[in-house]
Amino acid sequence: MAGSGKFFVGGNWKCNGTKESIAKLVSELNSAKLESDVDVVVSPPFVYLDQVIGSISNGIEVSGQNSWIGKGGAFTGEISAEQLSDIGCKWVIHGHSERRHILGEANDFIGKKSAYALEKGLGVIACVGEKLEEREAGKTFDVVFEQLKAFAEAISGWDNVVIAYEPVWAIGTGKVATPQQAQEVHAAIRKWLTDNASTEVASKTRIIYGGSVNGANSSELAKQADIDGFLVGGASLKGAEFATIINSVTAKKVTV
Ligand SMILES: O=C[C@H](O)COP(=O)(O)O
Repeated sequence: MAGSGKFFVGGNWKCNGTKESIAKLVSELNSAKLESDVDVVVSPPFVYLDQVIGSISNGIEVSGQNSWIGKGGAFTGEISAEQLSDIGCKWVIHGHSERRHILGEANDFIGKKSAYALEKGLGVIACVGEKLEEREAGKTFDVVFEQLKAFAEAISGWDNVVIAYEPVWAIGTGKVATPQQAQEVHAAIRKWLTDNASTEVASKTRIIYGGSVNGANSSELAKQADIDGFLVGGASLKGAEFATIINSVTAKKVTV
C-alpha cells in the first residue's frame, strides 16, 4: 500500500545560522518557485524562530526542534509546546537521533513529549531510525518498531503526526540509504501502522525519509511508493537546493 498523504518536506536547520545567514536563506526560500502540492516546513534554532516566523512566506510553515514534556515552569533551558504555539510554530520535531543518542532521550520520554505537543495543537515530526551496528546485527525493524510503539503508547492518535525514518548511519555522513533500503523500511513502517493502528492511519500518515538527502538524490528517493517526502538537514541550509528537493514531488507524480 502506498501513502495517500500530501508530500511533506522538512528542513531541519539544527544548530546552524546567524541572523544574517538566516535572513538570506529565508529570502531565497520566499522567492523560490515551489510546487504547490507539497507541505513545506522549516525548523530553525529556537533563537531565530521569531525572525523566521515574521519573515517567511511562500506557504512555508515553521517548526521547533524540540519541546518540553509538559507545561512550562522551572525547567531551565527548555521551551514548552505552548510557547512554540504562542509564537506561531505549527510543528515540532521529536525523537531526532541527535537528541536520542547525544542527549540520551529515551523512547518513553519522547513519546510523552509528543503526546503533550499534540494535545497543545502542534503537529509532530516523529523521528525513528537505527544505528549502523543495529542494522548490521539485523535489528533495524526491531529498533524502529520499538520506537514507534513508544509513540503509539503515549499519543491518542496519529492525526498530525509525520513519521521521519532517519537511519542514524546516513545522517550528516553523505552516506544516503539507497532508494531500495529506504523503501523497505518505509513499507515496513506502513505495515506496522496497519497492524497496530488501522489501514486508514497507514494510508494517511506521511512517512518521510531523512539522511543525506540532497538535490541530486531526492528524485530517485521520491519515486519510491512509500516515501512521502523528506526531512533534510545540511542541504536545507541552501535555498536553491532545498527548493530542488521540495520540487522532487514531480518525480513522484510521474510514477504514481
Ligand atoms: O533532520 C535531518 C536529518 O538529521 C538529516 O540530516 P542530513 O540531511 O544533514 O543528513
